[in-house]
Amino acid sequence: MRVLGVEGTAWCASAAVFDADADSVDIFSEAYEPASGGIHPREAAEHMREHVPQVVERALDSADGPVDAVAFSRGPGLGPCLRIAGTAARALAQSLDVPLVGVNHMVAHLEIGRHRSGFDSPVCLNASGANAHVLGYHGGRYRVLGETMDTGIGNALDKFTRHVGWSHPGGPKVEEHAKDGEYVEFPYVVKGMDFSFSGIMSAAKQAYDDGEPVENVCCGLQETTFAMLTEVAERALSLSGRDELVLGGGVGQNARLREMLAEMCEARDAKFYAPEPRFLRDNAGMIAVLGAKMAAAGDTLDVEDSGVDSDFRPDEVPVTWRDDEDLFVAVDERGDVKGAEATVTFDDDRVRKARASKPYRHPELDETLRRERTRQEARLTSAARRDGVPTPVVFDVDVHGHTLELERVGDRDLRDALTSEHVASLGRHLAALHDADIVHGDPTTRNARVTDGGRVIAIDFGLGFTSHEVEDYAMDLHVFEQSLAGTAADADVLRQAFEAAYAEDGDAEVLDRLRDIEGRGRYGGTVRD
Ligand SMILES: C[C@@H](O)[C@H](NC(=O)OP(=O)(O)OC[C@H]1O[C@@H](n2cnc3c(N)ncnc32)[C@H](O)[C@@H]1O)C(=O)O
Ligand SMILES: Nc1ncnc2c1ncn2[C@@H]1O[C@H](COP(=O)(O)OP(=O)(O)OP(=O)(O)O)[C@@H](O)[C@H]1O
Ligand SMILES: [Fe+2]
Repeated sequence: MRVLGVEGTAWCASAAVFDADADSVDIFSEAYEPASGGIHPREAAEHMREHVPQVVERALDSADGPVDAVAFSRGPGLGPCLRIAGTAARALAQSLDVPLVGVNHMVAHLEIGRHRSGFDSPVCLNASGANAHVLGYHGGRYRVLGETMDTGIGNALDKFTRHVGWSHPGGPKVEEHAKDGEYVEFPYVVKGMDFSFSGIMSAAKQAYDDGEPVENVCCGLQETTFAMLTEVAERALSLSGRDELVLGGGVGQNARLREMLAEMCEARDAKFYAPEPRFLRDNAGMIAVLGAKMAAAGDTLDVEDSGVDSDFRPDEVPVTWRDDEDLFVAVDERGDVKGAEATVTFDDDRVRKARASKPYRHPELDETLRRERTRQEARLTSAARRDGVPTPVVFDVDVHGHTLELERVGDRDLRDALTSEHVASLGRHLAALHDADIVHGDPTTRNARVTDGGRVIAIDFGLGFTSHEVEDYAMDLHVFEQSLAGTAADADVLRQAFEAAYAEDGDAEVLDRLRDIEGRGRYGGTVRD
């Protein structure tokens, strides 16, 4: 099979031919480079109008024979750009009289890595301009295991470089300057498996305005944001019990990010694959490759149903081209438990939790995170107990040795005892914590233990903090519901029980804010200010 791919979501007008029999991909691209500022949607659309027909012609000329299908990026992306590339693809499919395939651009960033690596069911980190998220295959869809709560990673870097007067795109310039810089500290924000960049970016602009050499700011920015992405990727591997990671997206061209991910994977005996740069940045090759898989599965579109979608989320896509097993595999929980962050060893009625050094992190950042999280965990585990929330007794804490000695609690993780009663208990515990101004920070189905008698005990307060903000409380609920969606078959029923229990003891405003968080459509691709 030979498939023509068409890409035009934002800056890259691209066409490619994928020859499935030869497994070869020829890509032809024209980049839009704004004269000043960031990407202007109207200029970008103009670029597509001019260049899409041209690259398509070059791609078709290069093909060794007729194409059997036309695949195009349906979204996410900038509406005006999507519409122009979509119209071109429709017209082509009709004139060539071949099927039309509508591809989700973010799923294509993932699938190209899976295709080129030969991995079965990898976790995928997409680090692109408008997005940043971790995906895993589960129950016939790609689930969003973690994501940015504000901008994409590339857009965040680009915003900083605009502030210092550098031309778009800024990512490569940050990489160049960081090589001569020294690490400076910026806020590190990971909540469960989600993360946010806006606080870091304000701090980076401020540091620059205050006279910090730009090289140092670039170095601190990379070390901080990439460590966040790597940590979340590691958590996703740990949670899913998988040992394969692929990288996608334009920021994946950054050597420091790839180095960190490779080191993280090596340390946990996982395999890591990053496609070559031409497949990382936006390109039609990835659209053609996924288009071929979809076409082979009969997943094609009628022209009248082929509208574009600028907010097209990866988890909306029915994965028709795979029929293999789920992402999540049973994790053997006997003996020592190696969590994403720490190793937990059991000794009768006690557990010892040691936060190991992460070689991928800058040593200063590594030391700060291990020390602060150990300190916070000890402090908040005890504070929560005092406020009536069941948590382990803290027997000992060694902040400089990054270890805790805790009471051994529960008979199994909540993940292995997911009933409405148990999640309702956790909902009540979170309401009580929030009432005491404590945010858990990472309330997943693995961070609560259940006794044979049905008692639920909260553990792992390492990402916790104190706060009066409704937003922070709502994020706790969001993190829990995300972990339910990732692990439970009947997530809806459990979510209702969880929310009903929270509503009884907690603040209605927090549940309202939760709805708000869910509705924020962070895959917009259109957010390019
Ligand atoms: C929806 C779609 O339009 C969008 N595309 C997109 O963001 O283009 P992509 O090619 O995946 O990524 C571009 C981003 O990648 C950054 N970038 C490129 N090279 C980089 C480098 N060496 N280091 C860091 N960032 C880099 C750029 O600064 C820019 O922000 C997306 O995939 O989210
Ligand atoms: N006090 C405890 N009593 C019984 N089991 C525990 C206790 N603390 C931790 N465990 C077990 O060890 C596992 C890992 O612990 P914990 O979540 O604290 O480590 P972690 O490395 O921070 O994990 P992650 O980052 O993956 O959430 C838990 O899921 C639980 O099964
Ligand atoms: Fe992209």
